[in-house]
Parts: sequence; C-alpha cells; structure tokens
Amino acid sequence: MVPTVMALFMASLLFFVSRTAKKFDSIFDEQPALWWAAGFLLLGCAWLQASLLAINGQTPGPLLTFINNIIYSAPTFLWPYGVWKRNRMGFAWHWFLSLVAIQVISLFSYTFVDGDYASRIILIHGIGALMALLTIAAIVRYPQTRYGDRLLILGFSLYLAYNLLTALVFVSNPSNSLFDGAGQAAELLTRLAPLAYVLLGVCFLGVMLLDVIQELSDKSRHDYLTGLYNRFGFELAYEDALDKAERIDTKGMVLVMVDLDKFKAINDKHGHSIGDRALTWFSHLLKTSCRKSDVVGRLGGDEFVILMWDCELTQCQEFLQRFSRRCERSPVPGLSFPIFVRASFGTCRVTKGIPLDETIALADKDLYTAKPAEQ
Ligand SMILES: Nc1nc2c(ncn2[C@@H]2O[C@H](COP(=O)(O)OP(=O)(O)OP(=O)(O)O)[C@@H](O)[C@H]2O)c(=O)[nH]1
Repeated sequence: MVPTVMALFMASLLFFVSRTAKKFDSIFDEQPALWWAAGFLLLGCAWLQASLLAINGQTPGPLLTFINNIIYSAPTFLWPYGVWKRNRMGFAWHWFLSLVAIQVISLFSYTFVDGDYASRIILIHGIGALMALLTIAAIVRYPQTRYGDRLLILGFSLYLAYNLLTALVFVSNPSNSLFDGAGQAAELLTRLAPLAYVLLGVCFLGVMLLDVIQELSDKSRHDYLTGLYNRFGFELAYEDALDKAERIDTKGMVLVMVDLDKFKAINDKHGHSIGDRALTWFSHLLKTSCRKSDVVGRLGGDEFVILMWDCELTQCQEFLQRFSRRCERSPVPGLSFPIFVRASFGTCRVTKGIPLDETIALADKDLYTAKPAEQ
C-alpha cells in the first residue's frame, strides 16, 4: 500500500515538474534550479516511503530498493543535467555522465552483489558524500544557476553531512540494521531527513519563484537594448521622485526630452545593428553624465527622457551643453569609421499637480522648437 501510494505520488510530482519546466523554458532559458528542486522533492519522497516501511517493520525488496537508491541521488544528477540543458556546457554533460556511471556501479554492487549490510551502507553513503562534495565544488567553480545559489549549496551540504554521518556511524559500529547500528540520534536523523528534504525542495521552489518574479519585474521596467528605464519604469520612478521631493527641500526638478538627430540616416547608411550600437553608446553617455539621483529612460525608438533631481532650468541648460560637447568628442567605440551621435533637447520644469503626460508634452513642444534651429 505505502509503496504504491508513494510511487503514484512521485510519478505525479515528476509529471508536474516536467510540465512546469516546459512552461519555464518558454519564458526563460532552461532552469537547473527547477531540476534541482525536483531532485530534492523526489529524494524526500523516496526517503519518506522507505522510512514509513521501516516504521511498519517492512522492507522494500531489491527492485524498489534499487529504484529508491537511484532517486536518492536525483539531486546530484539533476543539477548538472539542468546546467547542461540550459548552457550546453560540455563540463556539465561529462559531469552528469560520470555521476551516473559512478552511481549505477555503486547501486548494482549495493543491491545485487552479496556482502554484509554495514559495508554496503558505507559504500553507498560514502559515494553519496563524494558526489555531494564534487557537486558543491562544481557549483562554486561554475555558478550557473541564476536562482537560489546559496540554498543550492546548503542543500548539497546537508546531503553531504547526512551521507558522511551515516557512513561514519557504520564504520564505528558495523551492524545489520540501519536503526540498530545508528543509535537514537541517527535514527531521528534518518526519520527527519526526508521531511527536511521535502521542505528544502518546497523552500527552493519558493525562493526560485520569488527570484523569477523579481527578474520579471526588473525586465518589465527596463529597456532591453539599453538597460535604461522603459516608459513604464520611468513612470514609476517619476512617481517615487515626486513623493520624495515632497518630503525634502529641493530646488525643484526638470524634465528633459531627448531626441537623436538624423538617427534614421545612421540606420540607413550603416545598418540596424550599428544603429543599435549607437543607441547603446548614447545611453551609456547619458547615464554616466547624469547624477545618480537623476532618472534616465528610453521612451522608445530614438527618444529618451531625463528627470533631473534638485535642479534649476539654468543648471539643466548648462548640463545639456556640457553633455552635447561630450557627445561631439565621443564616437561610437569599436568601429573602423567614426560615427557621432547628436541629440536635441526640450525642457520643462516639473510642477506638482501637473500629470506626467502634460509635462512630457510641454518638454516635447520645447524640443521641436529647438530641433529645426539646430539642424
Ligand atoms: N537601430 C535601431 N533603430 C531604431 C530603433 N528604434 C527606432 N529606430 C529607428 O530610429 C529612427 C528614428 O527616425 P526619426 O524619428 O525620423 O528620427 P531622426 O532620423 O533622428 O530624425 P530627426 O529626429 O528629425 O533628426 C527610425 O529609422 C527607426 O527605425 C532601435 O531599437 N534600433
């Protein structure tokens, strides 16, 4: 009864994880983290099953023991597998294959080769500890998981400690049964370990989900090409700046609309990818010329916006002149021919109570009166 229910549970868990992994794939790259979480959930479930059987005085039989033992090593397999799937990194693939080979050999000798119980336990847990240790070393050397790295190392450290402890208990007191040989403390450890791993798997999924939400939220506020705020991000940062300005005594704020001059000609003459480089370079110049407290965004195409904090109109004009001179001296880097990006500006003082749209429209009006005169 217990093995059937647990097997069904594990199968549905695996199905759920594979479906979820597919969904994640379509949004992001492959997620080693998800595979890892799945590994620990499976590990916890398999352990739970074995513990429940042991509590009822039953043993799982050689086939189920073999399957359970494979599942016990699932986390160590699934991490490099996930890394390989995401990055196609050769090292992860070799890593994965070596782990599978070591584990299959050890499982075979554990399950099907005769020997006393204690030495088989020492063998399987010794190998488990070695795999965990090597996996920790690989994570530290190649931090390829974007989400929950520290939790991943914690999980494998627990796995390492558990395997080492069990192996040591049997080295110091060889016996015929896990519970007899282990003593009370280790019996408690054996019974708590599965729950700890189920919990770890769930926590990990939670942390990963929070990290993913954070990343999505960052992506939704930033322009992909330049890394500046996009329109949505700029509006949120603008609201924050207005709130802050109400609490702090400042000279006021100025909104600057920026439009590149004859940018279409760069695209037409040199191609879209050089155009993209010019946009990225201009964004870099803009961002590094402004103060940290200023809010800089790309509204779309070749249109940018700056919210200058604690600034008067005359100061803003001086800044824009300095910035224009910097643009004139700074060609797009890495090209064999010089391309300079120039821009026109329109300004408007930010007044409390006037919506952002209207302030932008006023700055835009100023920009387009400035543009023909400059070109
Ligand atoms: N490379 C690249 N080009 C873009 C991108 N977004 C918009 N553009 C191009 O930017 C150009 C903007 O053209 P216009 O609005 O006429 O601006 P302009 O040529 O600078 O003209 P003026 O503003 O009058 O000086 C168009 O050719 C768009 O195709 C982008 O992300 N990358």
